[in-house]
Amino acid sequence: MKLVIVSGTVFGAAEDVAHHAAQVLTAAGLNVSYKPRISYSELVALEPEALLFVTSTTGMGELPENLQLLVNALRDQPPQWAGLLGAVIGLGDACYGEDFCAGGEAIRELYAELGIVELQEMLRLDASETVTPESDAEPWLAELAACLAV
Ligand SMILES: Cc1cc2nc3c(=O)[nH]c(=O)nc-3n(C[C@H](O)[C@H](O)[C@H](O)COP(=O)(O)O)c2cc1C
Repeated sequence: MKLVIVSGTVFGAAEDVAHHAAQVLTAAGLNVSYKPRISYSELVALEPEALLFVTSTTGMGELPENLQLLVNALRDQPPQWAGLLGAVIGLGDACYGEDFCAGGEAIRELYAELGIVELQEMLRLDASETVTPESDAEPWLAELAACLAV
């Protein structure tokens, strides 16, 4: 099972979580690719069997710029990804109310449009509650590893 991790970040926290996820999931025996700021063509060329997007939210509920470009490209030229397995980790701040983790929600919408099947509920990491998002993600990552190993 080839899992590709994609991250979207402004200040680097989502990238740190993505790096940690790559380590944890590789140690769990999965074939993981992670390249920060991957382009559309690089991503499609990897021929993923499963996708993990790790993204923060910026502005008022927007995706970080690097992911906006990638998501627009995936919408303009949708790859044949129907039936692919997917999961999302959203980083945000609950102080933003309705826009909490809206970037992650935007990726869930993209998954639905492309026919990607979400494996488990999106993990929401709240910067107003924790300063250790990498280790907070570990139980959720263990669940994901178990789903993908089947
Ligand atoms: C200017 C700005 C706008 C933000 N807007 C949102 C938002 O709309 N919703 C949300 O949940 N978090 C929002 N956040 C919080 C960030 O998503 C959160 O701090 C996250 O951990 C940052 O991750 P990053 O370092 O990968 O960018 C915002 C933070 C900043 C500085």
